[in-house]
Amino acid sequence: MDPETPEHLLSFTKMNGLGNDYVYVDAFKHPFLLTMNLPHLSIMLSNRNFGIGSDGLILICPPSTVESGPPSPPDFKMRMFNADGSEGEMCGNGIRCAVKFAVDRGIVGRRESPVQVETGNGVLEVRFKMDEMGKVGLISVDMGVPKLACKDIPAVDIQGIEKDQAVISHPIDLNCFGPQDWHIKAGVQPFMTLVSMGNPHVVFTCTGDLKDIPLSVIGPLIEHHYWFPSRINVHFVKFKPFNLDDEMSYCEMRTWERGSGETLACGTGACSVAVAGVLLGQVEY
Ligand SMILES: N[C@@H](CCC[C@H](N)C(=O)O)C(=O)O
Repeated sequence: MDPETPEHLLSFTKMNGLGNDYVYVDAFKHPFLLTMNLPHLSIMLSNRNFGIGSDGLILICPPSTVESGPPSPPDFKMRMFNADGSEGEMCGNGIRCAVKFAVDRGIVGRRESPVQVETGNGVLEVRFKMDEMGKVGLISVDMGVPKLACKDIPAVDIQGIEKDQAVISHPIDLNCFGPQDWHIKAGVQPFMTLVSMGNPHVVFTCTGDLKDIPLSVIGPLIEHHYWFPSRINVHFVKFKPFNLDDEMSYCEMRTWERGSGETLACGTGACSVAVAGVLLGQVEY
């Protein structure tokens, strides 16, 4: 960001993590941002025709002050708003970009890895390395412990499931989500697994081509299903058979994000898919 920008003008940076793109703004420098209608701002800025165009808006803010808390406060707070203006608890791709943004602007010192970032899913630790050009290179995030209980997703009214129980490979009638037989071509399996990475995710496994999922039709219907009172991020995944010569497990996924629609990647979603892969015995770990 240009340090010369007058304080009454809002400067922004557009960044993406694997194509999951957000508009980043510095609320340390522009404290007036915190007095604005942020959902509305996110809707305006994210618009790909009339705005900047993005999957949402991310604010780098001063951390919350807590009366009695950890000995040292987090370095900054990240707030993320989806393209529809709703606020998400966490953003895996966003937090990596947010740390680069904060280091590049001196909000966090260049040698201060690990960085503590306050999010809607608590304070998360982010580590970064500087590359040979002296720029922020590889960034890794401790994404925290996944939660599986229905009450933590949250999910309600799923037949036979109590609020403290996990929903792992739970049988469902896929026709309840959309037009008859939408799932046949892609081989979507009639089971769902729910994972919270601070934000809610539902994972479906598939045997066919993920391109054959009518995601723009089915995504919103699942996102807004009454089982999910806070709505949900939706992932279709195809696990590759594990080969003993491989060093790791592989999968392909397509994501419908709560509040933003289909995105090119989703960090919390990738973690929820990895968790589901382990629970379903599809991933070697
Ligand atoms: N793209 C993100 C997740 C963003 C928030 C999500 N749409 C939600 O509302 O929970 C990621 O990389 O994790």
